[in-house]
Amino acid sequence: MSHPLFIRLHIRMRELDNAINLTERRQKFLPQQSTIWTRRQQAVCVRRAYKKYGEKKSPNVILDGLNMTVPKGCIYGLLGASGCGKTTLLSCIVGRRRLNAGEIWVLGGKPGSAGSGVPGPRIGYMPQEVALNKEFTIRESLYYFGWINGMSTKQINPKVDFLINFLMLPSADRHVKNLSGGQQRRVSLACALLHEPELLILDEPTVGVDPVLRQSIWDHLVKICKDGSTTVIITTHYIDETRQAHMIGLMRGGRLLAEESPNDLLQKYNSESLEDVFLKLSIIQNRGKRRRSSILHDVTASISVPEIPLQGGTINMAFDANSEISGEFGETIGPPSISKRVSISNERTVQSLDLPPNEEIELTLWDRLTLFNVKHMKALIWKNFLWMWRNVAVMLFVVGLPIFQIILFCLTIGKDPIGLHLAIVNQELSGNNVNCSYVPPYKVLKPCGTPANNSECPFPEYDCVVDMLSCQFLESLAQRNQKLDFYADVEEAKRAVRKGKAWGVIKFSNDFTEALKNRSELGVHAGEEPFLSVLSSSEIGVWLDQSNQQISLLLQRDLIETLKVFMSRIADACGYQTRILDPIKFLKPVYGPTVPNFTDFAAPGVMLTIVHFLAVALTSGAMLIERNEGILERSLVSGVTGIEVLLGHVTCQFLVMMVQTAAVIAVTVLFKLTIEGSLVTASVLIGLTGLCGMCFGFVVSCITDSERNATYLALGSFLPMVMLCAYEKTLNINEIGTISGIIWPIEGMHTVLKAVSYFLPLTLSTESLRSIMARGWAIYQPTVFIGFISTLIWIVFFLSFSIFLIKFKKG
Ligand SMILES: Nc1ncnc2c1ncn2[C@@H]1O[C@H](COP(=O)(O)OP(=O)(O)OP(=O)(O)O)[C@@H](O)[C@H]1O
Repeated sequence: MSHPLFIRLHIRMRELDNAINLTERRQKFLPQQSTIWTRRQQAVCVRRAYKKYGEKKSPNVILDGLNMTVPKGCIYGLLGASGCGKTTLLSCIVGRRRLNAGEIWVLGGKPGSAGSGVPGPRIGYMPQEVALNKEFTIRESLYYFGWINGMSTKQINPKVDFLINFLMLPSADRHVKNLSGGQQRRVSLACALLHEPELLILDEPTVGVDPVLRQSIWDHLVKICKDGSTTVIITTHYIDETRQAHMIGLMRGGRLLAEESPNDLLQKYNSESLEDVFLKLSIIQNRGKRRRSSILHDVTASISVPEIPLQGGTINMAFDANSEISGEFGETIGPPSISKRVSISNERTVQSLDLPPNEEIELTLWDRLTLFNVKHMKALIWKNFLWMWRNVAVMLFVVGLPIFQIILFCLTIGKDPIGLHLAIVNQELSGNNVNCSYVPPYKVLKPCGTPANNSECPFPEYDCVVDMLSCQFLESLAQRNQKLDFYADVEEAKRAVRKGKAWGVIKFSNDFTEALKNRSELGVHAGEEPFLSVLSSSEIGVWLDQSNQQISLLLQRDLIETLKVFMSRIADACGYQTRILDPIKFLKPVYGPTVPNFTDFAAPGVMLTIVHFLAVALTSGAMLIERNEGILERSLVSGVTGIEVLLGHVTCQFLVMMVQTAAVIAVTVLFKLTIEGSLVTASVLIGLTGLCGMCFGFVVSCITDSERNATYLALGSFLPMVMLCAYEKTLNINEIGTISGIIWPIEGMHTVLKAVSYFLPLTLSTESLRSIMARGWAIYQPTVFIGFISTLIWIVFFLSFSIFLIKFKKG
């Protein structure tokens, strides 16, 4: 402790220790009117700020009891090495991050508190990243930030010209993406300067700016601070340019090593450059010569510090009498503008000060209840539409993709497979009748003149033909559009199946026709001795490749249907009642077509799934782009609220959703899918499902940090939801209901998963849409309106959750 200043401090500390008894000391730590008074006087006042990132076990402490005082009307240069926490501190000041401990006062209020105006237009914030929509022009960027800061277009226009000239920017109609990095940063600076805020916070505004322009930016800052109405906090890596600042704060190790005017620092450290000062202070810090601020305050309170002369007057800085000293080392911590000696024993003087008028803006009940600011909404909606317009290809893709997918679905899914190869072994064939080239008719006209037919044959009579029944059967089978390949024996046919050349083997015995005839004549006696062989010979043997369940089920269905047709033709030809063969009669269906098709069944689920998940992708993508490019952060600092951002996106994307829904319905009509119910009801439900997807997209974008994670989350939720939401349960009075899904009937689902599927967003809406389309049910049917209610509940849930995340997921 060889430095004379340290020795002085030491002696003074001892004196004070004797002079102040314990009670007085305790009193000092109680909240005092003077403390609040002082804090409100500053443009920014940070006290004992503590901020960490990471987990409790291994926290990354960024601010470690930092104190900072920025008097009104001053230019404050915040210096520190890369990664020391400058940006973190600034984002806490603008109310975008929360401290873990400590206090921040900005322009007389606490950031984020109701009526403080912070975040809001009182602040102009230029973040480190460009934070501009790259597709916008310079003018459009300025319009957006001007509008959200409460300016009218009339007020903005002249400013645009001024800023373009002043910052040496190219034409206002140039797109930001076509500007150089340095030019983009200047546009970003222009957006912060535009509305002439009370407090300008500029995070490295002069990076990539040529020295002449850098000087003119500094000149401008000095000019706007001259009358004391504007305060500037600026971070920069060019330490020497901060010589023009009124005060600089040197940040290291989570604290300010010093907070002084540049000249004072140079003098006190007997240095030529600020870099040198920083170096010396860092060495002192490394040597562990720390002083706790609270003790040091007692000492420094009585130190007289010269006033800093400013152009146009002195800085309006009040001394905080409650031991909050900015700066780690005693010799640098006295607030510079105190022109009189202030001692802690001088309590009466401080206490007698009246609190200044509260700077917080009084909020009426209406202000508190209003969900959004009309000007903000106008600007946000304009910005979102402009973004869509500038990204027309993306938007066409977004609208076109569901249409394309539904067309693909209609063309590819649900139709019966045809042209399936079957290996036929027909032992009945003989002589010239190769591969059933001759198929006898089922009946022949009796010749005229026979006892049964009179000479003119006015009432022709027929004889039924019971010959080559195997070929008659195969002819019916071929009419179902399957391909029949003939093989000499069963082994060869099976080999063809094993080689994947056929889906199954069908075998007829050499006396198939005779045996079938006998079987029908013998009736119930066909299974008795000595006719046992009749049964086996009249059977059609079938070996199927069952590796593909869908195809084997279809072939089984085709064989049964062929048998029915074949039997009824014989019965018809021979004059039997065909009904005796088939005791089941399928009458006109209550709902749906006579021949049900998978396309009709799956379409509602597929449509909703596509619309829902595209909306998730679109919204989360748009939000993440906005967030990761810093535009969201910047808008929020300008006073736009999370709710307004969400509503802005909801409004614009809902319009996209409407176009999408109309297109999806048009495709459905075009492909003649069954739509028994109201198109309007179906459209509203599809639109709401899209909205629900959008809101889920908001949640995804709030939870995740990158597009990649958002994609994982969206995909991760997509597949289980498609499996589980494939749920249909008719809510009729008896609760018997049909249960089926998009992919698989729910009866096959695990009991627990059945219950889970109830609570997923697409389950009840799919059932609702299916009921509208296939059953023609109206909105008042429970199944239909429950689908609507479920979707609305999910929308409210996702929206509230994302608002909650936006509000509370800070820092
Ligand atoms: N969201 C975050 N989560 C975890 N760590 C973070 C986060 N943001 C910043 N950090 C860490 O906090 C430290 C301070 O970062 P900050 O951006 O505040 O530094 P800085 O002084 O502004 O640096 P630079 O001058 O390079 O911009 C860095 O080590 C950074 O990695």
